Amino acid sequence: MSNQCPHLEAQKKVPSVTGLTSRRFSNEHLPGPPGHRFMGSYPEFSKDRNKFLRDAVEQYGDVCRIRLPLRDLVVLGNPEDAHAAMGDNSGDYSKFGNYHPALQKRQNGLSFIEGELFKERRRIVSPLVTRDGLKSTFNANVEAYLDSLDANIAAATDASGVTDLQEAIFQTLLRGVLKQTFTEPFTPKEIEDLHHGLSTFTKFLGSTLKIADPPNLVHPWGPYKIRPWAVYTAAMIVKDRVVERQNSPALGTYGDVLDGMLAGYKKLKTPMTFWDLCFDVATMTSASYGTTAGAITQTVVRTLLDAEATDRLVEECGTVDLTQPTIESVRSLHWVKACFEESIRMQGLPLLLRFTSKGANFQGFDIAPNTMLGIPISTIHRDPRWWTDPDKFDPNRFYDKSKRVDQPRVLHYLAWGAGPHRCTGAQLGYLIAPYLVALILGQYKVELPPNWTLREDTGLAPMIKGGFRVRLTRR
Ligand code: HEM
Repeated sequence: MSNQCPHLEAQKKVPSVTGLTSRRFSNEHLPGPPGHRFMGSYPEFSKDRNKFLRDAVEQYGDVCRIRLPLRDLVVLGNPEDAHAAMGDNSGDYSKFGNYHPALQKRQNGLSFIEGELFKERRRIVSPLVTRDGLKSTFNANVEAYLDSLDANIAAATDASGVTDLQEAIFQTLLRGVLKQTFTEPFTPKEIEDLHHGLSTFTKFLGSTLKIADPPNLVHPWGPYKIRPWAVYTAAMIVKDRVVERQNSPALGTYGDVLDGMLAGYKKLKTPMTFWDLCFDVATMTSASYGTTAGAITQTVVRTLLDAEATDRLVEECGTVDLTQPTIESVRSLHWVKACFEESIRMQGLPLLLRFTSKGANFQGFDIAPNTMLGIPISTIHRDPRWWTDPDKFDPNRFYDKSKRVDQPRVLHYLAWGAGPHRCTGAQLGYLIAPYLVALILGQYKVELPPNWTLREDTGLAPMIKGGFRVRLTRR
């Protein structure tokens, strides 16, 4: 089998005027909102992506076309279609591959490739955070959380005693991710640059993927300031660490993710460039950071809004020694895990994208090659056809198999994606996220401001708008 990505062929066949291999008019036959002449439905879509997508699927059906500037989006609202597109192993539906020809020519990172090339690379990175690597990455995170959580909470607390818990969670997670990947400590300045660089990168990536608006460069939002130059600084920090490790006599003795990647990539049949290697190291770092920190914040917030769920969670936390956790003891926190799973069902991730390289057919509709497909994760997660009372936070959906009203969930639950690009770090995420939730809620009483309501900021890492500002007291 060829090592080339199948979508390269499709790109050659499709004339591109805009550079976006745009097929603006090729899916005209699909139902969907009419939109405006040039902007299509962008103004309404960007106002509230999740509401817009839910309404569109309800009104126009499971395959509908959303007109957007430059390139339309074809939404697949049925979980079976979503799995067909995401589960494809041949590369007929690429993740980013033919998004932009410039990316394809210059970028060969893990998430941009398909087919054999992708499988070979994925076989190397997966075990670093699953089987053999699970214990060491879990331990690295635990150490970092125990070392830094209290200090990060103190640093995120203002003079009036109000803590931005979201900021403290992101800072704590970052230390865990850095430890699992690079082992050796970073200076506070490097950590700050990495925090801003990775947050900015995640924001930009989210907007490219239609998940979020482009970051506001004039009035950067809240403490997560958007600093484009920080992306370059963060990239240079990662690059320097890779070079240092390559030249280190201790290479291979750290047992961290970087060691594993350097050793594994040496054995690749298809060699990769140094920059692709750095890009993959950065992907493993940033993919592990924002999504997990966002999911932890969501779990803390959504659980706290339900007093009964909180009491039960705190009680369960008392059954394990949180200062000396093991994989088994964290796995025994079934209620914490259920709160986490339910929270990431409810969090507002609007879309995951795939691009067709050949034509496709969903629900009897023909779809053109080079179409941008959108899997509306939050719409599927809140669709009353698959979920009973979908807008209700109910961890029991994930707790007691015999009491589950939503069956079969495996198709309808897409919080980790599906198919070959399904989250590489899901096993690790299932450990470190419930653990940090338990550490926070098990050790601290959290007082929400009166009448506080949750306002989400959609993105690759769905966050709380304006931070999560609360009062904390030690239990
Ligand atoms: C609660 C935490 C997390 C959530 C909700 C989450 C969610 C996701 C989702 C939905 C995708 C699929 C994107 C797509 O199909 O287009 C993904 C991909 C990915 N995730 Fe996670 N993730 C989490 C934690 C982690 C962790 C801890 C790692 C550790 C390394 C990680 C590494 C990755 C990587 C490398 C990919 C890209 C896979 C590929 O393109 O083949 N994630 N994640």
